[in-house]
Amino acid sequence: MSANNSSDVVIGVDFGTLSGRAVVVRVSDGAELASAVHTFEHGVVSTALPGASSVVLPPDTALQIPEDYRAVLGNAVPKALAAAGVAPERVIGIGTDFTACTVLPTTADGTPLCELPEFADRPHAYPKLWKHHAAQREADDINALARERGESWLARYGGRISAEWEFAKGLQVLREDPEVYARADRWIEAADWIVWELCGRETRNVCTAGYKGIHQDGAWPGRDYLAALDPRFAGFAEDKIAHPLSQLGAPAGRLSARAAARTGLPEGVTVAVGNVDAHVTAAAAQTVEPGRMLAVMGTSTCHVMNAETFAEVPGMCGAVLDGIVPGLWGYEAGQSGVGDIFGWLAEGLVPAAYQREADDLGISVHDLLSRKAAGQPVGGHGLVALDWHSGNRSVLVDHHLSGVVAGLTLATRPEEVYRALVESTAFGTRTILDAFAASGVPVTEFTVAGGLKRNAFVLQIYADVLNRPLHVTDSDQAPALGSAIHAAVAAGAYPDIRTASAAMGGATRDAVLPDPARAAAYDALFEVYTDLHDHFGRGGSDALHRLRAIRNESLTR
Ligand SMILES: Nc1ncnc2c1ncn2[C@@H]1O[C@H](COP(=O)(O)OP(=O)(O)O)[C@@H](O)[C@H]1O
Ligand SMILES: O=C(CO)[C@@H](O)[C@@H](O)COP(=O)(O)O
Repeated sequence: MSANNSSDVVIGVDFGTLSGRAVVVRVSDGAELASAVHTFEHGVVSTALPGASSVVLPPDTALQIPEDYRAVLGNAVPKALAAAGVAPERVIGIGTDFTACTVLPTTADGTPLCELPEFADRPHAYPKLWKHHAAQREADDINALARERGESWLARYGGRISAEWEFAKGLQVLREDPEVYARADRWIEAADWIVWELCGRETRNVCTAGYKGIHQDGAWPGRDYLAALDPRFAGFAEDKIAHPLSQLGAPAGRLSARAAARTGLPEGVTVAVGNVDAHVTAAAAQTVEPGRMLAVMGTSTCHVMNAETFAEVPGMCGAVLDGIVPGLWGYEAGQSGVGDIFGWLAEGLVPAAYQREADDLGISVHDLLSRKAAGQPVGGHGLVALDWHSGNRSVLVDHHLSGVVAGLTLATRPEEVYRALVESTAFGTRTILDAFAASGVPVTEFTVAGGLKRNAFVLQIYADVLNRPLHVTDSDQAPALGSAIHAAVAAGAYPDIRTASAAMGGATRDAVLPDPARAAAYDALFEVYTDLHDHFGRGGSDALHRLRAIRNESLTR
């Protein structure tokens, strides 16, 4: 079937780190008719549980509250629909995407354990957000044992799985709160849990199962391997995760009466299979064809790209067959901190005078710092930073690493540090692209989506550091548009994601071009970055690990 009724619309809902956004999209051409955002009341829970709990959360904890997710369905969806002036009857499908490896324990009927009164003050009963980085020890153990036993799946994850993924977080729950672990009938990605909320039945999508759930070649890690990690962990995959997998773009079910009442959509509307915020964006950015890398640049950056074949790229997050669209190998790599790192400086560390100046100009501190730094010659600040404030996802896969700024003097200005931080994230991306090229998976095109695409200064630095043109997605809410595209496919309006992407997605080609002189100048700085990267990240010095251990010991003493 092809796009037929010109008045049909679909809803896409993107669940981000701090908020959820719903967009109403015309099926025939992908036009975004209206959108609405709902901010999570509790945001990221990292110091204390909400309510009267006196439980103090350990460092690197990042939890969320499931009711905040439901509130997006109950607020953003009806608001977007009303703003579009669209009658609910015109909606033929709803699709969702979520931050990935945001994972929670539930009962057999999908009730989050943190909503059971007896578990309300137990941190491990809450959803662990993607950037919960407190399971590095567990990831280290998982990797060491997998290497020792020659587990074949390890190569699909570039040789290391991350502390962010489902297994490391699950093992942390077992070790630190075995009672919560035992009570968890299901251990489920929020991407699949929200679909359960919408259509009242559990489904598991191939994308999160593959990238975050170590599902490869039709199987999860075996019982033997899990038992060798910890005998109590033997049934983790079989008992708490295993479920038939659903292909992306397929229908997961139909909107339940309860979800219809919450969203204002008609009962029975098609609900698409869940998906990851980054991977779903490929449909909106028209980057589903092989070799087109998409960087979704926001709080963090996710790099996703399709290829015809599998190759082991050291330090990638993973390669999954059907992981972005059915029939192709989807690759993912990423940087755990990007906008977060810029925000660390802009929102917490600049002098009050900068805040006043930004207020007077009516711009954000980010934009003020960008403006002040934009005119500098490459290397004029004498700085090189390492972009590891939130650990390193690719290519080192180590969340015990931390940020570094080298070259500071008494003359260094805040905007110069800001520039060095932006450059460090661009160098991190270049390191990832080099790893893909060296592994025989060349990146032929580079497209940018996400909130950072609005900062022209950031984009120019990326074009110069990568020395290649950037294509930029047209939509300002590309993940939500991607979810809407998946909804259109699930509802039968298009035969597959590739066709729907061509009709409903869009990007401006060559939107930012590199400057040859600046690109050449960046080569010298990139060499310094690589020196520091390898020194602190590949065994030259274990100073950063020692500092992390000292911090953790001091805080838990
Ligand atoms: N003008 C700006 N320039 C650069 N970074 C920014 C700017 N404004 C906000 N940020 C950073 O962008 C990130 C938010 O990105 P966004 O794409 O909106 O969110 P998310 O990744 O959670 O979907 C924050 O980490 C913030 O510090
Ligand atoms: O982990 C993944 C993808 O694997 C992302 O969901 C995660 O980095 C969050 O992305 P955002 O920066 O909040 O858009």
